[in-house]
Amino acid sequence: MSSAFEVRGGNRLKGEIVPQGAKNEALQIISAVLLTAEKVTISNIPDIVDVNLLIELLGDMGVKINRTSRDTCEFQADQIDLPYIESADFKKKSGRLRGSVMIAGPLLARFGKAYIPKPGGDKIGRRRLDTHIIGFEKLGVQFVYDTDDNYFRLETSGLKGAYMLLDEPSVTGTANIVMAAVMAEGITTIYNAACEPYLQQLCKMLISMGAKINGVGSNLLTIEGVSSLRGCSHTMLPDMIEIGSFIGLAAMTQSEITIKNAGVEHLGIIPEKFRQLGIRLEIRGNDIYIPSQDFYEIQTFLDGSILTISDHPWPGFTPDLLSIVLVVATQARGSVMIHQKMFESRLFFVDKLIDMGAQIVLCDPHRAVVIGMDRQHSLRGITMSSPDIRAGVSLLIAALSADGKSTIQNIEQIDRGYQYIDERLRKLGADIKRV
Ligand SMILES: CC(=O)N[C@H]1[C@@H](OP(=O)(O)OP(=O)(O)OC[C@H]2O[C@@H](n3ccc(=O)[nH]c3=O)[C@H](O)[C@@H]2O)O[C@H](CO)[C@@H](O)[C@@H]1O
Ligand SMILES: C=C(OP(=O)(O)O)C(=O)O
Repeated sequence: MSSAFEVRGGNRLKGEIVPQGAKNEALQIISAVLLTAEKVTISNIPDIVDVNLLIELLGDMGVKINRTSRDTCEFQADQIDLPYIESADFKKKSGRLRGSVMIAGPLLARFGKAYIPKPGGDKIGRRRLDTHIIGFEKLGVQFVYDTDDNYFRLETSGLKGAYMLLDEPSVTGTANIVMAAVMAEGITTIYNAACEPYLQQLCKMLISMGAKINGVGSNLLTIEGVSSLRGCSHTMLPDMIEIGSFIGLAAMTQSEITIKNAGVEHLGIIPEKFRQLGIRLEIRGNDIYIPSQDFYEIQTFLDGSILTISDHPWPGFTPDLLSIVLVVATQARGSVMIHQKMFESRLFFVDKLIDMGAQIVLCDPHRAVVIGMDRQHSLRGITMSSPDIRAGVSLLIAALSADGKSTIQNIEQIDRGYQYIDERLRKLGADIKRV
């Protein structure tokens, strides 16, 4: 696969775009197929690198996989090759994506052992696994950490329900603990649980498999363990991060775009944050219509002080959209402070935007002030490299709005999470090709 996008900016885009199935939901849901020996059918699976790697990994572990169509897949985990999960091949393959860490919960529930190699995913700061491991420990798991290999070896003689107050509402951590607890003996209570829509979807799926979970959607989950789970069918939600990226793209390129079937009831505070940047968007049934806008003006706080947009665990604003908000602010009227509280290396890509002519002050690793240029002049196209998935798409949005040619290298990062992005953007009128 080629590794760069060549973009000629300045086109106004127009048309409809359908969001892919959610990447970060898919990684939880596909891990959960390991919880039963029966068949599980999953629909609206995004055709992206991270998800395909996880499916391939499950296949290597012995899960029977039948991809009935591009976005639907049947899984049956009735003959798992347990020795494989100790192999060098497993370590290598699972280290290529973050989502593979969620194989551990189901493996502990069904087979009493699991191995977690240093997970892959974006290099956007320390991404500790403490919440996962301490949660498992509370359920009766012993672990050994191999410092040479960055490898957790986990084992249990039987999971037992327990009360736990998580030190932080980790998304993948909560998913992992829930998947272990559904088959633990007795009651598990998880307080300070992450509660974002993808976790709600996971719980919904587990309930349809026979799990007993109360409190779904809140930060207090109560789970009564059952001895086995059955097969089910599950459909993934639209990807809210892709939806936010398209809203930002439309505003930045002054385009009229309709995002179809956006699952608007699951978007939480996301539309509101883009409105705070002054972007007009209309919710039309389950679609989001963004009109072409000559300018957008960043709101201030009620007392007139400069707006801050920061991330927060759900139902706060997702950190995965802050890079998008930041790039869109560069052409707004007004100023905004972007405060990335959860990750410490996610704002460094602003140096590329500054090279393109954006007015940004990086105050420290967590905070950047963007002084909007109100289209007094366009960004200029440059050659740049995508450091992580969301910064990559932010740079792509910047390039699509810029004067002249940009080359974005390292687009494997973007392909990890955005399905056929070049092809879909071309349909809206973008000048983008893989080189
Ligand atoms: C595969 C997947 O689903 N990845 C997502 C998942 O990653 P992941 O599950 O790895 O992220 P976590 O929720 O564990 O934590 C994210 C970061 O935020 C910090 N933290 C978390 C909670 C908190 O209250 N305070 C705090 O500072 C953590 O220390 C960590 O550095 O959730 C993140 C947070 O939404 C998203 O960015 C990732 O895209
Ligand atoms: C950070 C992200 O992904 P991952 O957790 O897979 O690195 C993301 O989806 O923005």
